[in-house]
Amino acid sequence: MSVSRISVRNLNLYYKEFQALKNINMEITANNVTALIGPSGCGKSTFLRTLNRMNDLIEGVRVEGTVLLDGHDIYGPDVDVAGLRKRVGMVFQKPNPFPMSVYDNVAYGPRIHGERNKRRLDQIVENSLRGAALWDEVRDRLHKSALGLSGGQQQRLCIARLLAVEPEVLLMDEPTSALDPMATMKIEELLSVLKKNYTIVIVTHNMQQAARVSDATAFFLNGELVEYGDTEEIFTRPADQRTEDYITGRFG
Ligand SMILES: Nc1ncnc2c1ncn2[C@@H]1O[C@H](COP(=O)(O)OP(=O)(O)OP(=O)(O)O)[C@@H](O)[C@H]1O
Repeated sequence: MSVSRISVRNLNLYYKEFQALKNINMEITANNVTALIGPSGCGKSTFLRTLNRMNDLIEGVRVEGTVLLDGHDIYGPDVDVAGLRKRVGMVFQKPNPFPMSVYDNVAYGPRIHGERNKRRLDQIVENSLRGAALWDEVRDRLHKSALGLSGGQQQRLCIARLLAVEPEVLLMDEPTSALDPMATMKIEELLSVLKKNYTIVIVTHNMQQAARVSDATAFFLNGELVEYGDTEEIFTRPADQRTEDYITGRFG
């Protein structure tokens, strides 16, 4: 049975006077990969950032409406935003490992949260790297700089760094756009494994990628959610002409 993890209700977002998201309503299902697609500037990244309040960091942003995570409004008055971002972690377009060792990258979050026990940290680092399908490639170079890894390895390291703080939801903003096809394939394979334990929302420009990796697809246009449903439906029988035009490459 599909369980709604995140409920977005009547969500509007403004950058000063400019309205970037217009009355978005959406239920995001647990243990699914949900893809956000649409042409450049339609609001995909903005929407993704509303799910862990990353937009709070941008000056002049105003959000209206509600985003419920397991029934609790993440924009409520007494929400611990740092705690929210631990539960709802984010991976960015360009891999951004810290300039430190592979081990220290992964141990960084748990250490910040107070973990000092060497044996437990070793275990967390190993489990997280295994979870990100990177362990076998880095087990012999844990104490070397993360900046020496390939782009694809760096991106999986960033995923491992997230997993180390035990998130529940993973937000990914075009995580493979800077990677070659092989590295992209590894991340895509990883998504299908990770979704067993996490709820994943991914922004992608790549239509084939959305079709390959996601269970549900949301098509955005000019800040509106035009169509949202099962990926197979959206790609084979879109209900809206604009969705069809976009996925068949007529614009965007
Ligand atoms: N910090 C900001 N200040 C003002 N306007 C912004 C800001 N960030 C985004 N916008 C505007 O909001 C709209 C949506 O941008 P957003 O980056 O969410 O789109 P997107 O669909 O993710 O685009 P892309 O695929 O190019 O990354 C665009 O018109 C953009 O110019």
